[in-house]
Amino acid sequence: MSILEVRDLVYGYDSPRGFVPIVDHVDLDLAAGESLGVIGESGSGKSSLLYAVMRILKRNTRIASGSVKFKGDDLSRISAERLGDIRWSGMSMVFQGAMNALNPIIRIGSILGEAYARHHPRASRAEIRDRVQEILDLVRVPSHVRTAFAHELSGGMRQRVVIALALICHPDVLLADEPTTALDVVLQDEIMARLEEIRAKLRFGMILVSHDLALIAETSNRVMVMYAGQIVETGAVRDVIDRPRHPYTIGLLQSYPSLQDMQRVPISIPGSPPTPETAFRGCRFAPRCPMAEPACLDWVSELSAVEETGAAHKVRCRRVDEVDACAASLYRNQRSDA
Ligand SMILES: Nc1ncnc2c1ncn2[C@@H]1O[C@H](COP(=O)(O)OP(=O)(O)OP(=O)(O)O)[C@@H](O)[C@H]1O
Repeated sequence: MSILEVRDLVYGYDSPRGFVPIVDHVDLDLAAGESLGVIGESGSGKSSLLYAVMRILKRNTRIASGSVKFKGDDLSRISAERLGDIRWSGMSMVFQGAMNALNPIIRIGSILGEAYARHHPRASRAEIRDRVQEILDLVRVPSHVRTAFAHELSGGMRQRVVIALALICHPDVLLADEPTTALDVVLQDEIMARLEEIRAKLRFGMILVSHDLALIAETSNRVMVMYAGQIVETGAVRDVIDRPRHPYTIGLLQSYPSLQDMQRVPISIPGSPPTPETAFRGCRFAPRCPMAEPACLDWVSELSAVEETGAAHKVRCRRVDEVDACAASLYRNQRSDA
């Protein structure tokens, strides 16, 4: 049973040439306590998907069609007041770069306390204070930080505060947009390990957007690969990472160095991702795909189930049946230094 159910979501903006989709017909399900990773190159629409799910719309954008249901409530049909309740206490978000956006003139304890009080108007001062302390303990922030200002904290500490802020109202779902990218690798590992520990304890579901495939492999049950606003492959992490069936997923995987195979030279996928205003024809990845044939440019693309791995593993590729046999040699002539 899904706690979050997204169907055929189309999100984008109006331009002089018509509506431009940034997120294009995306379906997504998240079960209670489950972790879903979203991966793709910069500009593939990962952050926009989270914004659309939360219905935090930038001024020029709109949801053109589709639905987002949270615990059965269709977010497009509920009152603004109910939507406000669901945000943060039902479904909360760690925004990309949020650690640099903490209010510099309010003490950390007050930032957290205000967020809690907004959703618990009847909470006493003592209850608010206890909840702030509880959440700071959970993310392992020392007590003295309550009276500090954001600029007095290290990056790692600020990021913990941001995570505390997103979790203070006990959400059922956390949307985390690159929660550790601004930090060094050691801190990234430490914070993600802590987040996973808290998730195991509080059992909230999570959608984690990241460029870091290793992080997704470690933390997620399922993964969704996005390209040009569409899902191109989705399934259990093990199926997608061990036996990817979309040439784009294979390229992404091969662009990382491998600890298992030190001889393998990382590749870079030729070309660059398209912008949403591109006039797409057929498969969107075809212009960069080493397996593309002329017919791929006329193919009405759709996600279909991979026979061997079952209905949960889906791929959007006209030549899906041939990908497995070609995987090892697909990008053979591409080198990261090319
Ligand atoms: N409000 C907007 N108006 C116009 N274009 C937008 C808007 N928001 C996003 N875009 C464009 O939509 C595309 C997807 O953006 P988005 O930030 O969702 O990608 P992303 O996959 O999260 O990238 P990154 O990994 O760099 O954060 C980009 O080309 C971006 O420039």
